[in-house]
Amino acid sequence: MDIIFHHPTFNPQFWIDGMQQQLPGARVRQWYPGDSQPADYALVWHPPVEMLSGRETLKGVFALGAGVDSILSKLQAYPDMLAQGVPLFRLEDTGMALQMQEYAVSQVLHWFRRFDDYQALKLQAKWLPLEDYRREDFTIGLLGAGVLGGKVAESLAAWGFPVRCWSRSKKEYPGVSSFAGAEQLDEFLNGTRVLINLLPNTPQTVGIINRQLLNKLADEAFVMNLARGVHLVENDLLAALESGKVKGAMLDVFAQEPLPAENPLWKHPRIAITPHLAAVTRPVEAMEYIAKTIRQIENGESPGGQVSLHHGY
Ligand SMILES: NC(=O)C1=CN([C@@H]2O[C@H](COP(=O)(O)OP(=O)(O)OC[C@H]3O[C@@H](n4cnc5c(N)ncnc54)[C@H](O)[C@@H]3O)[C@@H](O)[C@H]2O)C=CC1
Ligand SMILES: O=C(O)C(=O)CO
Repeated sequence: MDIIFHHPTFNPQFWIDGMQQQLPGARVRQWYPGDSQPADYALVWHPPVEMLSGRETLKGVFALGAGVDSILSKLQAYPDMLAQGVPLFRLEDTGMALQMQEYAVSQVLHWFRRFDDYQALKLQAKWLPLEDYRREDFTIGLLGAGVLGGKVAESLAAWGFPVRCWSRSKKEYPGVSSFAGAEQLDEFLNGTRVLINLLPNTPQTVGIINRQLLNKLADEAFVMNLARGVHLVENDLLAALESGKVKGAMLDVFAQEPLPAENPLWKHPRIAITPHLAAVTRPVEAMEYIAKTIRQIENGESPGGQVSLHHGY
């Protein structure tokens, strides 16, 4: 079996050795421009079009991350990039859910215990106990409740917060109420105090966190964007912070990355920023997962993790 690998920043030798260890007998190589030797599987992130196009014998392409928007947008521009019927897989969890839980839980607790307010008071040398927030006024809403959103919802429910989620179809996570589809979006937003976004980037979700949506949240809401920058209309968030509708935001992803130094989000005192690292690919877990999926394909089984080209995620 031949496996080709391309990633703009990952250490190729580490992955080649790791995949060979996972799949003894496999020949794994780093793809290079001009390499059109046969391949059964491709492991990719931001793949050059020529790496995949014309490869009709591929049995699977593996995105080395959870979101496949960059691959699908390339596929839209170059429809022949992936031969008909070649399945595209993505990483499901492989250590990312725990990272998302750490990120979301720590920030929700930070807001709930009013640490930003106390920091502002500290800067004025003011000793002033504030009124506690009550859990019943701190409903958390997950936009997107798949592999990552579902795990984040569960971990926040375990902290005793009222938690709800919104997705394409109804979910059953312990302690989490579920809303589904466009027709239930308003009901989901009504009373949501902390909005956490873990939707995929699709034509239906671009710009979803906009003025209209923010206005439907509870007053003094908090917003956490952990999915993709294109989900958020940055100027609408700034306006909602200005009006007081939104009290604080934590952003990990941006329409333009790296976020340009002149972007006003940097300077806003009530916006916290991290550089797109809420959850990163854990190579060992990812390789185990990919190898397991390859074994399932080789055994004629139907593995999970296949991207729906129709739904776009
Ligand atoms: N900031 C970071 O470091 C990272 C960000 N991500 C982002 O997180 C996203 C989510 O990842 P997973 O949970 O693994 O995806 P997933 O595919 O398991 O879950 C997606 C969820 O969104 C819902 N959804 C999709 N389209 C919808 C629509 N039109 N209306 C309502 N609900 C809709 C689905 O029903 C599902 O609940 C990824 O697509 C990626 O963009 C992923 C990993 C790291
Ligand atoms: O896996 C993804 O989709 C990411 O955004 C990685 O940071």
